Amino acid sequence: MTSLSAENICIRYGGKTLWQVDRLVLPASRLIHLQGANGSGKTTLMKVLSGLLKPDSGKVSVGLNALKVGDGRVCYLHQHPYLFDVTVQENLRLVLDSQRLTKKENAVRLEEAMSWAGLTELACQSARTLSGGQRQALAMARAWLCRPAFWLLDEPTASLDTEATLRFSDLVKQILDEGAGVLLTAHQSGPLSALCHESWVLKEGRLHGK
Ligand SMILES: Nc1ncnc2c1ncn2[C@@H]1O[C@H](COP(=O)(O)OP(=O)(O)OP(=O)(O)O)[C@@H](O)[C@H]1O
Repeated sequence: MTSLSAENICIRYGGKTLWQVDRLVLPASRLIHLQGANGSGKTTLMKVLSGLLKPDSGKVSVGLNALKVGDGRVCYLHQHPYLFDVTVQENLRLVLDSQRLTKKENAVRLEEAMSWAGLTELACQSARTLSGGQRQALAMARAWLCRPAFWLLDEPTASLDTEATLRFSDLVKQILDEGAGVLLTAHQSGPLSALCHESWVLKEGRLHGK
């Protein structure tokens, strides 16, 4: 099965090395909890693994191929996802529009994604008016339309209450069951910790436990 891997990656800011990772592998169907103190470089690592940030050295691969930015195989989700100022269904439709589907397929995929994320009743609500948990669900549904093989979830539950965190955990469980690999940062992992297969810790510029 395909994995997301990196070799000899390193990030330097202002002449100082933030971290250096000789090798890491995120396998399919695994949830890895990425831990580390504030400022240890977790977000930076996720940005490198998703291709949003180019490392100062090293390479990131999906399976045997170099990571290709924009091909949708790796998805990075921020704690405060950016949503367009339109309705829930229009936010999803914007993704579907790039997929060259028939009108019918488009409608089916849209319904499917809203139902998957529990958003059906909010279809016509403006994304601007959604709660934190609903915003995360919409961001997940939008990403799910592209079926990424790897999800990098950066503090997704930081501002969610227990109920919303449980709903979010359900979505994570489903993407794991569908075969995706997930890397998660969460200072309080709560119910998500029950899904974690292992932990990596970024400390003093090194990644431990991988
Ligand atoms: N573009 C940049 N230029 C200089 N320094 C940066 C840049 N981006 C990030 N940093 C620094 O790199 C360090 C790691 O930041 P990062 O956001 O990756 O940490 P983190 O482990 O995710 O922290 P937190 O747990 O607080 O979210 C911080 O000290 C940050 O200020």
